[in-house]
Amino acid sequence: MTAAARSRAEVEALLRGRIRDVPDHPEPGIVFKDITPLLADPEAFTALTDALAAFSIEHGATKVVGLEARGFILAAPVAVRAGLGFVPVRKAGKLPGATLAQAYELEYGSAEMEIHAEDLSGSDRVLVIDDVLATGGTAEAALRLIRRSGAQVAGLAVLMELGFLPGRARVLPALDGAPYQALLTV
Ligand SMILES: O=P(O)(O)OC[C@H]1O[C@H](OP(=O)(O)OP(=O)(O)O)[C@H](O)[C@@H]1O
Ligand SMILES: Nc1ncnc2[nH]cnc12
Repeated sequence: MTAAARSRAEVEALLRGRIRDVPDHPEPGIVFKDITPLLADPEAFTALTDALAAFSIEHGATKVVGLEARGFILAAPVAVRAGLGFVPVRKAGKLPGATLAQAYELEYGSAEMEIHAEDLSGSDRVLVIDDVLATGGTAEAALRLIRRSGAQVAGLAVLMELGFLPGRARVLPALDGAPYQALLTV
């Protein structure tokens, strides 16, 4: 069956069934949501790509930003499917050109991310894509970077939101009215 023929509930069930819980990774007390079974299943990966591409088109995105590393895996095929450019947000020290940098904290640590300032222009509308919204620190920092670049935020889309953490409450103010979609809440 094609993704277009599936209901939203069918897509959710397909995706939900291919996420594996790994207790105590990367540290004790964290239940790690492993998306590799979903990526290994072409039907599920295609359904995910199609759903995110539809969201990007619906909200008038001109560029798709993926967040290193798992966000790259999701965002790059979405950009191709939607006919949009892909821009990586990378962990500090990886991008060779002139960058904007933003420090942030996540569920299990802190880090700094960067973007090539020249990859976005003031006329761009940027959809940020990642696999997981946990505390929201990573996504909030990415949204800050995009605004600092001068581009507009078209929205934020994630495969899954961890409903027991306050990520949504953290990113909604940073979105400032731009749309947010979590395909699953776990
Ligand atoms: O909402 P937060 O608490 O900020 O957490 C969510 C982030 O954590 C994970 O990335 P991680 O930094 O582990 O990197 P990876 O994709 O390279 O594994 C995940 O892919 C999100 O980007
Ligand atoms: N519990 C979790 N599982 C997978 N990725 C994450 N990123 C932050 N928290 C996570």
